[in-house]
Amino acid sequence: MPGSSRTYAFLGPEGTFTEAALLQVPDALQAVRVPASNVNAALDRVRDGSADAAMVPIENSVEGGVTATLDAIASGEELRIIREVLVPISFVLVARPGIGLEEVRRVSTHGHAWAQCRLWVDKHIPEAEYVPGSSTAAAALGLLEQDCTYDAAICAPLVAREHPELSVLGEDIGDNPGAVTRFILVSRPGALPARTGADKTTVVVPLPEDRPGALMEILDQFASRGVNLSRIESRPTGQYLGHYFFSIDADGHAGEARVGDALAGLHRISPGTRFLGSYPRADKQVTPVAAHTSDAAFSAANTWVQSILGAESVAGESGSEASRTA
Ligand SMILES: O=C(O)C(=O)Cc1ccccc1
Repeated sequence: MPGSSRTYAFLGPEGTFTEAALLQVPDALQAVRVPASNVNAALDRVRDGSADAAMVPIENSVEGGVTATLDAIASGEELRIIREVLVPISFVLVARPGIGLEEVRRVSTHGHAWAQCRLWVDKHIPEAEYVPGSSTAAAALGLLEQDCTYDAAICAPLVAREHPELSVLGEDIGDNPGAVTRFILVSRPGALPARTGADKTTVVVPLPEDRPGALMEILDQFASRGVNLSRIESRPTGQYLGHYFFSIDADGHAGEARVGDALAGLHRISPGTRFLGSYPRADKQVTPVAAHTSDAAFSAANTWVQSILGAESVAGESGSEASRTA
């Protein structure tokens, strides 16, 4: 709509990797961008309508799933993923001026950043104590406060460049040079993004209890329809010990027959299944579809079944069950 500006929340403050992900969304460049102090606060802004969408981290190639995000989108008012963004990650260690590496005792950063710099920390500052931070940028900016209780922070190189008052004590300190984090743009439920042929579908499936083979049945809904999975992780529901849900990414779009059919199967097995969206893959890799799981094959199969039921309804016109339900 001309004249109306969209509002995007993100895990802030300015300078987080999440902000870098948001800046890859062309729309967001002209939009109002609102930093939030944690993932839940960013998603709450979408739920209460004060933001149209929120960018949050969901998965890292080294450290795995961002549990705060996986849990926050799995329950509460429904949300939808409408886009994913990949950001290559590299880290620096910054400190207040005058502090040398040998003086660093306490280091703050986001938990995922700390976990990705273990080898460097063990080698260069083995005695350092970890102080959890809400984000990498928040930890770095905290160093500029009078009453800061730590000596250094791990953050993005951009934050160090924008704050020359911080001194860089280590560059490229990540254990894995190819680390990539995946971020998701989340909105309230609405029209699904259009099919592109290179899409991903995310669902949350509570594991039915006391049912041997339940996980196998869940996986079979995808396997038997030729749907590939790119991520599956279990998380405790938090209700009681031993109660889990699975967070699953599958290749394909809910509008494709094989994916829609798999979703219907999941709902039969686990009626609490939550659809979290179908959206274009960031790497644009087209999903290969075998002929027997194509939309055309599903449509031909349905037509065949309908033709059988049609023939039965003619035969049973005198009022059989088949003629009433066909
Ligand atoms: O804290 C940040 O900068 C974030 O955006 C979260 C995060 C932390 C570490 C790796 C990737 C994303």
